[in-house]
Amino acid sequence: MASICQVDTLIIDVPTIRPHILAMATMHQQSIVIVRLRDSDGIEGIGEGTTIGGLSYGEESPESIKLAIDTYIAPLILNAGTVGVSALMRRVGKMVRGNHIAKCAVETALLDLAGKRLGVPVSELIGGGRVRESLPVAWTLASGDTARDIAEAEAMLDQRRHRIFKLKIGKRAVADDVAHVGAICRALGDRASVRVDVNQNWDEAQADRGMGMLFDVGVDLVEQPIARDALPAMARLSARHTIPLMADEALHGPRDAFAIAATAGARIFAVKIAQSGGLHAANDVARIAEAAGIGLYGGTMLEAGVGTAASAQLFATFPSLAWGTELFGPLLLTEELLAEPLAYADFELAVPTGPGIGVSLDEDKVARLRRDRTAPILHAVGGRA
Ligand SMILES: O=C(O)C[C@H]1C=CC(=O)O1
Ligand SMILES: [Mn+2]
Repeated sequence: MASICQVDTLIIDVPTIRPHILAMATMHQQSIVIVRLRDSDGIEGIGEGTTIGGLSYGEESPESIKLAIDTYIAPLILNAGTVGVSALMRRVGKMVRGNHIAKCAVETALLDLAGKRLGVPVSELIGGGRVRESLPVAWTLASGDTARDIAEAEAMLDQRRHRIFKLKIGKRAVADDVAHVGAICRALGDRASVRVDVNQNWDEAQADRGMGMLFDVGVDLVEQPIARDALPAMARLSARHTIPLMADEALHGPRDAFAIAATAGARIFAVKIAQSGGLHAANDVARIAEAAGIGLYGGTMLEAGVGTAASAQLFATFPSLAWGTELFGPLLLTEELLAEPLAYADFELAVPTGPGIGVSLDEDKVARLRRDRTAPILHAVGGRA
């Protein structure tokens, strides 16, 4: 039986097409951790572990993801067989606590390799298999400027690329944020769904005020308005407001999902493969939501093409996906890292159909952009074409 004989990790830094302003950080670049596995037959599996804004979003950084894989996870999977991914990741879970993004990168690479060996997409190796070939995709408006955000949304509607918009708020006073959001809702009318993400930056009183005001201006949902561990307050807000609260940072896997569902803390879950600790864990999160009558949304850590393709493979297995996805990560970057870019058309992302996660890296780009490169640095001027 084939076994894993090589584990390699690297970090790639890629500028964003514009500053991406979140409540806790302004992103000018994204740092992508790639993991590559090779088995004894020479078959390769790739995975991605990516976070947002260094250490400002969560407890893992690009550097810690790489270190966790190199030092602690790689020795546990070297020489392991290339099938039985779920059982292998359970063993890893016993030896490595937390580090969900690192685990997700490794599990993705294992699933990619297994899918390639079996000649099937990863969507056939998880859940009940693929039930959809494309996924609705939201775009995040986060330039910090109302007129620029409206122009960006109009361009996306014209191109038929996105008609769901997520606005990043929580940095300014509640009334100022609501004025910004309300202007965008008025400009887009019923041509788009507008949602907001506060990234935990309100307290309960601000959230109470904000959620009422956002409902009045026509916002469809409010994502993680308060601290991720404030479950009783999330339950109170969910009970008090008609506008649905979506859990994001509060969801670090099935146990959190169960706790939120049991206390009615959210009406929608943003399911993220990285935050959940991998595709199988994220699938468990989705199953708990379904059993509890909680709506599903396919979230992102603003991954590049590899992590986005892996997420798409999982979300394509969800029988219901009422709130769509936000798998636009590669479109926020100035450089395409895939040999063949993901296909976005008619407001949807086509789920890759090839074996494994269905994508491969552009090796020249990787060599040129990797942080530890030895090749000369060539910077493109301006944004993405
Ligand atoms: O959901 C988050 O908090 C992170 C991310 C997803 C889209 C985006 O713009 O930021
Ligand atoms: Mn979020």
